[in-house]
Amino acid sequence: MSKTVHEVDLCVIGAGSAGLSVAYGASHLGRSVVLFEREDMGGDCLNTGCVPSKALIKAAKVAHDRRHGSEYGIAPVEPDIDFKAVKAHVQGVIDQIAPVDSVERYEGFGVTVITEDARFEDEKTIVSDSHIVRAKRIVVAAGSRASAPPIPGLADVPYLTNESIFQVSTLPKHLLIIGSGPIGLEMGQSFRRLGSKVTIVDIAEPLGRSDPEHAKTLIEALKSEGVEFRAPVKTKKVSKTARTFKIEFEDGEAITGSHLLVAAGRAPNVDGLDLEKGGVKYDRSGIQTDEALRTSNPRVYAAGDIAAGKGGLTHAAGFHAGALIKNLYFMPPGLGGMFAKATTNRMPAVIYTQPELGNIGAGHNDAAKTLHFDFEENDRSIAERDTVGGLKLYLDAKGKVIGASCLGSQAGEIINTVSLAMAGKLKLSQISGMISPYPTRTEVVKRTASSNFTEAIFGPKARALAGFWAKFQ
Ligand SMILES: Cc1cc2nc3c(=O)[nH]c(=O)nc-3n(C[C@H](O)[C@H](O)[C@H](O)COP(=O)(O)OP(=O)(O)OC[C@H]3O[C@@H](n4cnc5c(N)ncnc54)[C@H](O)[C@@H]3O)c2cc1C
Ligand SMILES: NC(=O)c1ccc[n+]([C@@H]2O[C@H](COP(=O)([O-])OP(=O)(O)OC[C@H]3O[C@@H](n4cnc5c(N)ncnc54)[C@H](O)[C@@H]3O)[C@@H](O)[C@H]2O)c1
Repeated sequence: MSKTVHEVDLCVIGAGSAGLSVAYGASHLGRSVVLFEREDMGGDCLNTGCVPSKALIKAAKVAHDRRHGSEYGIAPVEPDIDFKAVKAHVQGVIDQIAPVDSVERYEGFGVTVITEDARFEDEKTIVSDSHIVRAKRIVVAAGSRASAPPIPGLADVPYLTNESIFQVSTLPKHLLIIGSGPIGLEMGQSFRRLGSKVTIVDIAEPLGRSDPEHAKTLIEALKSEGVEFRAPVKTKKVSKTARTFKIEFEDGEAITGSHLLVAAGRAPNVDGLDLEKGGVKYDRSGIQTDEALRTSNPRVYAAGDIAAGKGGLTHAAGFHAGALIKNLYFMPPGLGGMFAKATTNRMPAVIYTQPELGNIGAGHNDAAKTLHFDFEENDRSIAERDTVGGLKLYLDAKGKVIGASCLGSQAGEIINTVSLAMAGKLKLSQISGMISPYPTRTEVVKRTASSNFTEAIFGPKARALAGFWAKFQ
């Protein structure tokens, strides 16, 4: 069969968060675009990542809230969990968003969408079973998948990943999870709340890179709901009998469960792309790129999870796409240093457990000074009896906000406000000058920033000055 030949401006491999955004931007600038997707449009985020996980988290929260009403005068009840209906809710949410990422919508933008597996033929040609695409520019946005840690026996057992966990036919009786990163914690709490017994295993201290106080409080909160942790622990072997998964530890102990979820990090989808033929350098961490996302082949760029050391989050993929559109069409990196950087020191990340844990920018170790304000002192939090956590703003020696950590309900929304302040390079005085509607949890942003000026506003000098002027009025 002869292949259809396309001569285009841009060829994008992968219709996930990164690839879709690049294709959208380029097509709206009138460029000719071919977009390859071998599985589902929308990639990981829509189909097996952010969207189903957040939908499941919501269902689990509804179940949890039913069990906890007495402090508000509402009698708690043990909810009936219809797991099939929970899964239908999750799928329904995916289905509702799917048209936004669909072949039809992108074809409406003028993008040629090819639903086939793509690979390099040479440095400027991408091929699939029935197409040949010669492109001036190529963006590889092929994403990542769950990686399997080198635990003896793991490869021989039918473990779950983010691709299969949302498809399990029945609610796991006892879900074992390897990995206490965002996936392990979000899924662990959700399945616990839906009625599973959950044990999370990690080789390292959970949330070891987060603010230690916030990390400890979150893990304690999960434990108080019955999520069990075995961490840090070295795993010796994984095995399976007819109905049971078994994890044996090096200390001689072992645990068994009905299901096993592996959430121990990601591996870039570099296999099968024939990157060597494209002159694109890569290693186990992904495709090597410079700050403009350009690879070792100057006409080829990488974006999203597959860009080594730069991906991992949907909004990072979106940030990459924004930078790429500038670099591809307005500020080519080859023309000097004006290109848009795809790296930033203010990338936020949020774990959507309850309480949520959000962070942005530098961590506690890099701060010259830390300001904090706890939800215990926030009226909305008190009114809702939801006072766990608070906000910490990390400052450099000049008092500039270089990062933040927030633990508590709506931490993601609160980090959003900090993100805006950092994007606008706002000074603490400007942040404390904002008027926050009362009573909101986000008021903590203003209150944390204002705490830097408490001494200046109410200290001895200010008191003396106020006393002096009072004499004349
Ligand atoms: C359970 C889970 C929850 C998550 N929750 C969040 C969250 O709450 N917030 C957040 O910011 N991030 C979250 N993430 C991370 C987020 O999903 C990813 O960072 C994001 O989806 C990466 O987008 P991408 O475009 O780089 O890759 P992907 O979405 O993986 O898209 C790559 C696409 O390329 C296709 N592809 C690969 N190879 C080829 C080929 N050779 N030919 C054609 N097509 C190909 C794939 O089929 C895929 O559709 C979560 C991830 C998981 C797993
Ligand atoms: N809310 C969010 O933004 C969100 C939610 C889910 C996933 N994600 C993204 O998806 C990606 C994957 O998340 P993840 O949780 O799988 O990965 P991760 O890399 O964040 O965490 C993996 C965990 O597995 C542990 N681990 C590694 N090897 C192990 C072993 N042999 N035995 C036991 N534990 C081991 C690590 O110590 C680590 O704690 C990340 O990029 C993350 O940012 C984001």
